[in-house]
Parts: sequence; structure tokens; C-alpha cells
Amino acid sequence: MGYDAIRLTGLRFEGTHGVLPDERTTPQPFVIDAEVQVDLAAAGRTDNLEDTVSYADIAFVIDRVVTGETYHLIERIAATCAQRLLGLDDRIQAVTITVHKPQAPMPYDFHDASVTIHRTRDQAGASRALGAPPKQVSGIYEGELVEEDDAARAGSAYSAATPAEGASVTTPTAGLGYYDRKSLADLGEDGEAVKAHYRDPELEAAFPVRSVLALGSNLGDSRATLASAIQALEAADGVELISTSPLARTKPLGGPANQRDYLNQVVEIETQLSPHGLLDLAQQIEEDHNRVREQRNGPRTLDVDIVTYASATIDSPRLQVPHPSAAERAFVLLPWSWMDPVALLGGRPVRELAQEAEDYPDVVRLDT
Ligand SMILES: Nc1ncnc2c1ncn2[C@@H]1O[C@H](COP(=O)(O)OP(=O)(O)OP(=O)(O)O)[C@@H](O)[C@H]1O
Ligand SMILES: Nc1nc2c(c(=O)[nH]1)N=C(CO)CN2
Repeated sequence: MGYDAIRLTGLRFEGTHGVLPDERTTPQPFVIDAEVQVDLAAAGRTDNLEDTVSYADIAFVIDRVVTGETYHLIERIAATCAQRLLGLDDRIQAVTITVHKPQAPMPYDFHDASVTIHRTRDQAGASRALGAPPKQVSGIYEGELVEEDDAARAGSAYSAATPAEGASVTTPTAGLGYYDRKSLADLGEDGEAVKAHYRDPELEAAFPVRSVLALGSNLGDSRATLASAIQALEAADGVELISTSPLARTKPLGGPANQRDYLNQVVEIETQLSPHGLLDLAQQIEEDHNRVREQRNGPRTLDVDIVTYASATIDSPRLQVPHPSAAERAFVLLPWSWMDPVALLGGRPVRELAQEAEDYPDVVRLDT
């Protein structure tokens, strides 16, 4: 073998993938083997987790695809796993994924049905440089195409799995965002935080990444403004809406006295926009909703903050991610936890952080 690799074999999950309607409601076993090519020389020298890719993160990415999503074909499960893994860490050069479906419904006595695919970072980079529409590009992008019926399927599969009252769309059962989960893995054995994932804010994502946005309004028709802002996000190029939280009515935290209560809401998107590109979009949407910025923390028709962007830490003059105040704001954390009950921020459950925030008692869930 002429290359370094991390290998996971026999990862077993229950999933609802298949062409037959029954397969899409009744879980059956799927077994995944993954070979992830990473240069392991540095980790071999330093004995440091930060110098390699954690196999736990690799397993988590695969878990999220196999248990949290629903596809017709094992080819597509494999392609999606490959794509998400290449998006997990820039140091991953190539991946080989085998998806086994040992109980595939066939009237034959057989041991296993499986597919194996190999995807390299170069293939992904080349197809991106060509700027070809994803469907015409073989390989890595295919798994990410979400047709309309897929989005609907995903929505229904998710809400069946996680009956979060009132949430219009909820996140998958396996719901720990793997990017958030990564921050857990970033804790070294002694619990000390290791290197943060600093990210160039101008760089577009090679693959769609998850981002959580927080919206707030306390001027004008706030309910209509939030709905319209979410519509604008959904309609924007390079953005796919994944989940929206229930609305929260919240008391103003900070800022001048006698402000009206806010309506707050959190959404999760998938995007290939760069962090600055996403900030531009957020600010454009604010402007389109007549945002007036007169004083810090003052009343506003619409505020759109980027709470997280993949697992990135960003500190540019225009943008800090994770949003520096998010971890102390129940008006962000509680709606987020309603949308994704197992979400983590900085390795801590968002639900717990919400309970510790000073404005926790001032946040009321609105279910209609
Ligand atoms: N994660 C982020 N999301 C949105 N804006 C950010 C972020 N990090 C830094 N900024 C910068 O913050 C600037 C001020 O934003 P804004 O006017 O919305 O502040 P604010 O709403 O008064 O306070 P806050 O950002 O604490 O909610 C923006 O122009 C933007 O460049
Ligand atoms: N309840 C609540 N308070 C706030 C909010 C907000 O969205 N909701 N936004 C602020 C600055 O962005 C300051 N204070």
C-alpha cells in the first residue's frame, strides 16, 4: 500500500433506504466500510489528535448520512458519505466507501449486496473549477443533489423520527451536527481545547456546509418580516434551507429601555457560499427589510446573525464565528434547541447553555 489511510470497517447502522416503499419506513441494516486517505506522518511523530482526522468524526459523518437521511440507492449513500467526508477536513485527499445492504429484499439466498466508490479531492476540485452544473459532473457532486421530492422526503423522515412539538421542520434523529460534534472531538484527552478550525472567510466551501443563523425583529410586523427573511434565504443562490425553529417571543436583552419585545427564530441552512458571502447575503436581506441601525442593540426590523458556519472559527474585521454572544443568549439558544434538541455549541449542549443564560426566563415559545 503506497499511501496512509484511516480505515473503518463494518460500521453497522439501521437505515431507511431503498426503492420499495416498505424499505423507506422499516429500517434495515446497512454496513459501511470507509478508507480515508490522510497523510499520517505528522501524527505519527507528534502523537497529537490535531495532526490527524479523528476516526470518531469519520464515523459520525457516516452515521449522520446513513441514519439521518433517506435515499433510493446504495450508490447515493456511498456518494453522499464520500462527499461529506471530503468536506469534513481539507487534509482528506481521497475516500473509498463501501455500502453493504445484507438484507436487501431479493428472492435469493445471498450473503451481501454492496457498492464501492472511490472519490478524490482532485476530482472534486476539478469539477468545481469547470463550473459545470452538478448533475453533469460525475462523481462527488451527485450525492448532494436534492430534488424537490427529496427535500419533502427528508422533511417527513425527520419529523417522524423526532417529534419536536411545533417545529415546522426538525433535524435528523442523529441530530448532533457533525460539525458541532467535531468541536467535542477537538478536546484533547486531558480536556484541553486543541487547535481551532480557522477558516478563510473569503473561501467558498468545496461542499455544502451547515450553518445556523439567528433572526430577530422588534419593529414593524415582526412575524411577517421573519417569514419573508426565511423565504429570501430559501430563494438565494447557494443556500438550501434545512430546518426552521419555532418562533420565540423574547424580552430585549441590553439596549435602550422601553423597547418592544422581540420575535426570534433560528434556521439551519446548507451552503457553499463563503463565510463573507453568507454575511453579504444576511446583510442584503436585512437591508431589503428596511433595517435601520441607529444604536447598538436598539430596535430593528430585522437582524440576521451567523451563529455557526461548519466547524469554523472565523475572526475577520467583518465577521466572528461562532457569533461571540450566541452562547450567552437564550433568545438564540432556546429556539435552536427546539429545532435541534441535541445541538452542541463549543462542545456543550445548546439546551444546557440556554438554561444558564440570563435571559432564559424571558423567552416564550410560540407554537402558532
Ligand atoms: N457572526 C456574525 N453575524 C453577523 N454579523 C457579524 C458577525 N460577526 C461580526 N459581525 C459584524 O457585526 C456588525 C454589526 O452587526 P449588527 O449591527 O447586527 O450588530 P448588533 O445586532 O447590534 O449586535 P449583535 O451582532 O451582537 O447581534 C456587522 O456589520 C457584521 O460585520
Ligand atoms: N430578546 C432579544 N434581545 C436582543 C436581540 C434579539 O434578537 N432578541 N438582539 C440584539 C442585538 O442583535 C440585542 N438584544
